Amino acid sequence: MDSGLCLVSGLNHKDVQTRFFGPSWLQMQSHVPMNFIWPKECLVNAHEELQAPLVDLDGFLRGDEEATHRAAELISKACLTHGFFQVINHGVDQRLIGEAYNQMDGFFKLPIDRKLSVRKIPGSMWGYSGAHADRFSSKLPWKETLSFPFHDNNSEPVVTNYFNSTLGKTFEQTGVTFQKYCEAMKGLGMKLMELLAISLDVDRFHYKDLFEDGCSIMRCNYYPSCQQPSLALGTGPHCDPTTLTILHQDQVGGLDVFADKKWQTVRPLPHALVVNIGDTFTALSNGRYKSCLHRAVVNQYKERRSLAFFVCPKEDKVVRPPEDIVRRDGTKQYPDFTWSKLLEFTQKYYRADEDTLQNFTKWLLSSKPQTL
Ligand SMILES: C=C1C[C@]23C[C@H]1CC[C@H]2[C@]1(C)CCC[C@@](C)(C(=O)O)[C@H]1[C@@H]3C(=O)O
Ligand SMILES: O=C(O)CCC(=O)C(=O)O
Ligand SMILES: [Fe+2]
Repeated sequence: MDSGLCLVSGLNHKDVQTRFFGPSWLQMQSHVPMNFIWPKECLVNAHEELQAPLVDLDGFLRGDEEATHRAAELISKACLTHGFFQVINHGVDQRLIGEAYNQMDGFFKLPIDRKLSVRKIPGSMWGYSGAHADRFSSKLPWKETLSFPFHDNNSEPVVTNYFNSTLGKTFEQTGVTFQKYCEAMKGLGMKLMELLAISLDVDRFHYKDLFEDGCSIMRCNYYPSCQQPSLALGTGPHCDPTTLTILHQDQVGGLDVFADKKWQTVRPLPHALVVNIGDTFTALSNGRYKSCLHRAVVNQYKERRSLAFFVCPKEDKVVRPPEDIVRRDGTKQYPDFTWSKLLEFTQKYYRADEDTLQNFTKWLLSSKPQTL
């Protein structure tokens, strides 16, 4: 029977996720359940395609100083306005990207109870989530996610170990693939930190040194097709609270960026990687580089997938802009904070959106004196 605009209530978190992501229950409804419907202001259509710079990294990666300067110029222009650009000739093997999608598909096609066996527990970032139905009760994102940590601070293959310890031997290859994928993302992330420093005219290795021992977040996004895509959102409007996001989207399309006062679509380019500035880098640039406001829309016909790698510093690292920039600007835009504090804010007190950084600043300054 058509459940109509049902409000799924009275079910516990596991039942809600089982209900939503059981045998395509969601798609069997002729109407999107009420708690998946977003406010009209979040649903304004994008009518244009974003003309974002395509930064060719080839020359920079080969050490060509002129090409490096050209790339830094393009990045600076993009980050001063909307915090978004795409990179090509990035050095990440296309076959590895393709294999990451294949392995991700193997997970999301599992029966719901198998996916829920690795569900995120409250307070942890790691594991499976269906629509974040265990965290939120309205504006539910039309997506399933699998998130896991990556760092290379010791010789342990942390991603391979994650998959072996949670999903077991049958997913060992998935863990090996994503171990390699995250290593490639980390390597590219460190090169991008150099370019960002050059573009801001600070010491080339300043940011890179901040992130070498960081613990980053890998997130696989799976967006089922949706019977009423004009009412739902795969991921609502937000700025990533993290530092730098390196994302690959499949060929379906659905990533929108808010630029020039309107939503604009990001055309999928199979050989490109999307790069967007997050809140933490806005603070690290003393407010110069804009944290990119973006969202993911869904469609009626085809599921969509994306691979998001969120570069983060070590949790206890103090986030503050280089002295050079503060001196040039004459004042510091944000209080010093640690990534663990901002992460805690987004996981316990505040759902990340376009205003996270300013609300975090208020929360931080209003709570007891910080012992960083
Ligand atoms: C630190 C993080 C929180 C989120 C995952 C990473 C970086 C992006 C954040 C997120 C995707 C922003 C939109 C809201 C959110 C709740 C989501 O839709 O998943 C955010 C993630 C999260 O809190 O799990
Ligand atoms: O799927 C996408 O294109 C965007 C996902 C995203 O913004 C996120 O996971 O933070
Ligand atoms: Fe995002």
